[in-house]
Amino acid sequence: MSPEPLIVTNLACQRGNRLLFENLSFTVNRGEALHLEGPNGSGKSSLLRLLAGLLRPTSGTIHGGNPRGFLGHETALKPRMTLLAELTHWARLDGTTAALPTAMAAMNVAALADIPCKHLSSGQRRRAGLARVIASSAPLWLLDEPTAGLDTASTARLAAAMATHRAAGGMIVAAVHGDIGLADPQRLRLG
Ligand SMILES: Nc1ncnc2c1ncn2[C@@H]1O[C@H](COP(=O)(O)OP(=O)(O)OP(=O)(O)O)[C@@H](O)[C@H]1O
Repeated sequence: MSPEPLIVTNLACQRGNRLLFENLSFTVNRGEALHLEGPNGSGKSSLLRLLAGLLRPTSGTIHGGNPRGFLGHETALKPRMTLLAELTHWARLDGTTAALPTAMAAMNVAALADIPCKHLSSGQRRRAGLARVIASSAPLWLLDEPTAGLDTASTARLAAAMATHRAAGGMIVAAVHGDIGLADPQRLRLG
């Protein structure tokens, strides 16, 4: 993996009438992770959505780190489809299904493959969302509270997957309130 680094320059974000942040600049190089922290409402999710291209910045630029895999608060899974059908659908949209079996094993969702998504628990949905990001082979992972609802074993699996990703040159930006097992991250505090 030899992705371009993520380079953010003088980024500002206004939502409604509120300026969440301005003059935000940082770089995430190959193999690095950035831990976003700050109180509720400080703009962590908004920054991740800007990086994912789901929001437009008020000003500033975002370069590199393409393509980018995004895990938001919700995992979009059609209720009547099986998990395997949904993850296959997303992997095709993301460009390849080659890494899907490994990704499903990494987040321990292979045994859930034939279950309709409406029957998945919240933690299982979270694991499925993470499997999607892993399967996408995107060099940059954008993770919003990725351990929310995860049990201890799944949190450890995610930590291992993040370490493997970084060892291969991947990059991670994660919004988190606690520790998610990211080794030696850069830290950026909002608010
Ligand atoms: N669609 C929207 N329109 C206007 N304001 C919004 C919108 N979505 C979010 N906001 C506001 O933007 C601010 C930042 O929200 P954001 O979700 O980015 O914060 P956060 O740091 O991720 O919070 P948390 O720790 O609670 O997840 C909040 O004040 C929120 O109410």
